[in-house]
Amino acid sequence: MGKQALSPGDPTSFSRPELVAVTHIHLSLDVDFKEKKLKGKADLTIDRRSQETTQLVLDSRDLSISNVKVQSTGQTLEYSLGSSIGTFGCSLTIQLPVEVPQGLVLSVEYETSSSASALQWLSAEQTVGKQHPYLFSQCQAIHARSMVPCQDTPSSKITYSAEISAPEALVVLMSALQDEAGRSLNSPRPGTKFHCFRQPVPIPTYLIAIAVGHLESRQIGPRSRVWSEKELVDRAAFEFDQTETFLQTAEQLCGPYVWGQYDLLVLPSSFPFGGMENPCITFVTPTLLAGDKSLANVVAHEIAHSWTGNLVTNRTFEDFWLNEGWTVFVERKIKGRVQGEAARQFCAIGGLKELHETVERRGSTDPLTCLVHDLRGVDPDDAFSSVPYEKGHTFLYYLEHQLGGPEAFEPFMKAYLDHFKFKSISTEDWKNFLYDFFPGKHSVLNGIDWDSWLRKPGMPPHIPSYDTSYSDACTALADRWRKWSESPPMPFNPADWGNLSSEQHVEVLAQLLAGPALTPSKVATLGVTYNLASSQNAEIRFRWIRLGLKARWQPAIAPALQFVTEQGRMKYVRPIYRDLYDWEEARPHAISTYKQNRSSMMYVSAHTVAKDLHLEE
Ligand SMILES: CC/C=C\C/C=C\C[C@@H](O)/C=C/C=C/C=C\[C@@H](O)CCCC(=O)O
Ligand SMILES: [Zn+2]
Repeated sequence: MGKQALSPGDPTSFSRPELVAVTHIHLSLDVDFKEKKLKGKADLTIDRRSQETTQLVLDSRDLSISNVKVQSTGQTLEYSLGSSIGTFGCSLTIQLPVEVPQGLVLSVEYETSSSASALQWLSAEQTVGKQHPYLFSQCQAIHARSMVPCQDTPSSKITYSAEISAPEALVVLMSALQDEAGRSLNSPRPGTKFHCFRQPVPIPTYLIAIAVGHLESRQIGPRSRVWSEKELVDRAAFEFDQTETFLQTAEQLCGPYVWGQYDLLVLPSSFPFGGMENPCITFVTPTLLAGDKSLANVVAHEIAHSWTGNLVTNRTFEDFWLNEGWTVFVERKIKGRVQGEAARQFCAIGGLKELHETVERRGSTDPLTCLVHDLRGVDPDDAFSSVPYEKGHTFLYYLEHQLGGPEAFEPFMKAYLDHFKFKSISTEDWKNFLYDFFPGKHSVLNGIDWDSWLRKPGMPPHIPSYDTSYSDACTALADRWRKWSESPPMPFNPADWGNLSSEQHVEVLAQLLAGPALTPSKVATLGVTYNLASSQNAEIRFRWIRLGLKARWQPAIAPALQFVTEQGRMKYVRPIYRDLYDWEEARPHAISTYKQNRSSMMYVSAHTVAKDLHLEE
């Protein structure tokens, strides 16, 4: 597509909210598991901001539009679908009626495609319980347009409500508050029932979410339940029992929690991300169920998004670091409050390693290793990496230090969130507010190398020296393994491992992975000594498998193929598939396994792994 922006306001959206904006969407949809489609209508409340404009432009991807009407009069409106542009879908242009009163509602009757990129439809056999089908969505970054005709750009925010009919045995959850008062008078199809929702806080469309399945819940706090299939729900309630503590800590740091409910939904294992910050109900992967709460930092991350990303939102995904860098920063602030500053800095050390690996893999001149992106002609899914997260976090940590430490920076953070709440902003907006907030520190701010931090590729221009008190023991053990000549007697024992926490185990393996390849025999000894092959901790299993692949240790291939088959979290499957592909002997196994698994992978996982395996360009 070349470096072509789809619209002046957002390179990844056809819509023009600056001319005519959708301010509210009401969804009346039936969940048809037989055809794997959502069918019904979207009622769009519009606000014309430019009086000469006669068209409403929406984003659409593989939607079948039946008709468009003025809701109040039934007047049919002309509409046209533009030509489809790759993964961006196409424009849906609606001719407005002559009169466009404030609050006019247009009804778009439509159905989704059975291959909608935002949705995964699972058969009963693909679920844990094997009795009922399952549906869930993942809209970030630009997949909402395959689920709803909308202005699919974070530069514009909407409230939404919904009335969903689904098989009566199933539970429907959405990124909104349950609203029984919203029930309409129509009777649903036989064997189905209605579920009503309302989201009164304005959100970007990427935060519209739905899940439908045979689900149970457990109360885990005064404003929180955890939902999943019944087989997982008690494990999940245990794993995430710090949720209210995280919420209260985040409120102290960031201000009031405006969303009311904070639930968690544990998705099927094909869910492509660790978590997704859908308002009122964070979606999480079951790979967080480590059994020792050691991976609950992802919940802290998603809770932090209730402010950074969901309340104050990147205007386009070119400023994605405003969502993710700030969220990692707040996530680790929560860690610091709950477990101490040394624990916060230990997590930052781990994050820096992930950033370093990303920059090494992409190349230090790759424009997508810049903090602020140019996404003209770029599918956000292809641009996604740890850079906005970890380079963004590093920048904010550096700024905090430069501006006087937490005592000065935390009040700025709270004021920033309050000032821009419910809005969508750019990096420039953020930087201007930073200058305004620190009138006496402009000499410090003018001394910041803004261009290198924001627009230069590669590693950050400054790497903080973090407190290593939690990582020193990890470094010592990793160094001993790296330096061991492998001559007997073997100098290691399980106590080396038993004296460290799960998070420190991850760090030991991460340090070994960051260094030169170990010998196959050393990897084998490491695995036996610490019983790594049977670890239930996904972060440990992931790095253990990669260590074996890097060492060209044959017995690592089978567990690698099993791991990428058992779950579809891209953080794990993409690096492992790439490692298998890079090992010529393992490559055919990777490709055949992918082809077997593709149909049970979520769109974004299947799409990105296909590129990693050079099966798609
Ligand atoms: C820099 C690229 C610009 C925009 C990309 C935006 C979205 C990419 C799309 O693929 C969705 C990403 C969703 C991520 C959700 C959760 C992550 O915060 C965690 C991912 C890592 C993990 O699995 O823990
Ligand atoms: Zn995030």
